[in-house]
This record gives sequence, structure tokens and C-alpha cells, in this order.
Amino acid sequence: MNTFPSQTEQHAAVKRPAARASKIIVDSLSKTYTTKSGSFTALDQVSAHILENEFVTLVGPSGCGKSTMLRVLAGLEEASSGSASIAGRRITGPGADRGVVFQSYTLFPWLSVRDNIEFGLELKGTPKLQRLEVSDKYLELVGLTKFADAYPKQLSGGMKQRVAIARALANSPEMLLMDEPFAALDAQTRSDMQELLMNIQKHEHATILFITHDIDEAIFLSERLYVMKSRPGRIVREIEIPAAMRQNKELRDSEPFIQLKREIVDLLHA
Ligand SMILES: Nc1ncnc2c1ncn2[C@@H]1O[C@H](COP(=O)(O)OP(=O)(O)OP(=O)(O)O)[C@@H](O)[C@H]1O
Repeated sequence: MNTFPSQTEQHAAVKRPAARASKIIVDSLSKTYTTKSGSFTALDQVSAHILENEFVTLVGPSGCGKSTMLRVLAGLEEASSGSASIAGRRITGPGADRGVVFQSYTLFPWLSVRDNIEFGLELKGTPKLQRLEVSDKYLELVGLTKFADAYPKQLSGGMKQRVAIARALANSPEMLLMDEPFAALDAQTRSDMQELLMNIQKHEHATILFITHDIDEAIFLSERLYVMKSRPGRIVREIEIPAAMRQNKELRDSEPFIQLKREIVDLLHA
């Protein structure tokens, strides 16, 4: 029996939360790279938004500009035209208001787990005692309290990504930008990390922009997806994930889940 409620039933049953403000606004953003063979438009007039405490994922074929968009939002790349803003402030460079987690492990190998987590706070001149409080909190949140004094080379891939997430959160960013953070992990660790990220989002009321090639992961984690296409990079569809389907791995064999997944895969292959 299909126990999955229809969208209408969900709307009736769930009281709508108060309207959330936009945390990120991307307005007609274009990015053109100049290469030896001419210019290449990686992003073409992309407009999007992310609400406060929302989990939004970018999916799309390789080369459609997902990382480019994330790097512009991180302030690591400049847009060629259009704009991006966070909480009404135009993004012109990197800032402590955005925490970034990449696929490759970006921990400092010469620092312990705790010192990696405290790195940004130390840069800001936060006193030691306060730093300890913050690192204790995030070590616990990511389940690494026992590894506070370990060094990155002593950690598994999943543990390194836990540290990277804790380090990003320790700076109290207004949002997390995550570029395929679990892509290098084995299936079980990846699944554990998805659960951890969901718990963190609830606990910290985090606003998250996430990139993945894994459609199951995207449906499990996201409130909304932007599906992109390449050449040039554009958003082709915005998909809201029904609340009941999100965060529920048991529904992966249900007809609505399979249908939604097929819809996304078809868009990716169009
Ligand atoms: N610095 C650069 N100079 C020239 N071209 C670039 C540069 N960075 C990215 N590109 C090109 O822009 C396009 C978009 O790249 P981007 O990395 O954003 O894609 P993506 O969707 O994240 O891909 P993937 O899923 O493979 O990571 C690609 O064709 C890429 O080759």
C-alpha cells in the first residue's frame, strides 16, 4: 500500500511556517571565463534565492556551473555581470559570514583537530577560554570529542569532513556553502554524514547551499533543488521536495520517490 501522502494532504496537515526572509539572492548572475580558445560562459544570467534556515541543493551535469556559482557566493570568484548578496549585503569577497566545505579535505595537517576547529577564532583574536568553549561544543556536535588532540593524518575521510564542518560552524557563519562534501566517502560513511548534517541543520538552524551529483542525497537533504544545465550554465527547474519525502530513507522505494527521481534524471539528461 502506498502510504505516502499527496502534496494536497501534506499542505492540509502541515501548518505553514511563517514566511522566511531571503538569506541569499542571486540576480542575473553571469560568469564568463577567457580561455586560449576564446571566451566561455560558465553561468548565464542565473537567478536564485535561499531562504533563512533553508537547505537548497544544486544538481546538474558536470560543467554546468555549480561550483562556479558556489565560488561566486563564497567570494572566491567575481561575477562577470549580475549580483549576489547575503542578508542584503552585496558579496564582493570572502567573509566570515559564509562557511565553506569542499570535497577535498582542506584541514591544516600540522594542527590538531581542536586547533583546526579554532583556527578562524584564533585569527579573529577570540580569547583561549572562549575558543575552548566553542571547539568543545562543535567537537561534541560532530561526535569527535575523543579526537580533539588527534591530527588530520590519523583520521578517516568521514572524520576529516566532520572536522571541516565543525571548523566552518565554529565561526558562526550565516550560512554554509558545501561543494560535494561527501563525494569521496564510502556509501555507509556518506549515509552517516547525511544524517549528521540533517541533525546539525536542525540544531543550528543552518542555512545551507549544497552541491551533489547524487540524486538520492539531494532528495534526502533538501527542501528545494535547482536543476541546472550546461553550455551555458543555467537553472532549468526549481523543485520543492515534499516534506514527508525529505529525511526519510525508507521512502526510497516508494512510487512518489522513484517518480521524483526519474523527473530529475530526465531533466539532467535532457
Ligand atoms: N578558471 C576557469 N577557467 C576557465 N574555465 C573554467 C574555470 N573554472 C571553471 N571553468 C569552466 O566552467 C564550467 C563550469 O565549471 P564548474 O566547475 O562550475 O562546473 P560544475 O557544474 O561544478 O562541474 P562538476 O560537477 O564537474 O564539478 C566548466 O566547463 C569549466 O571547465
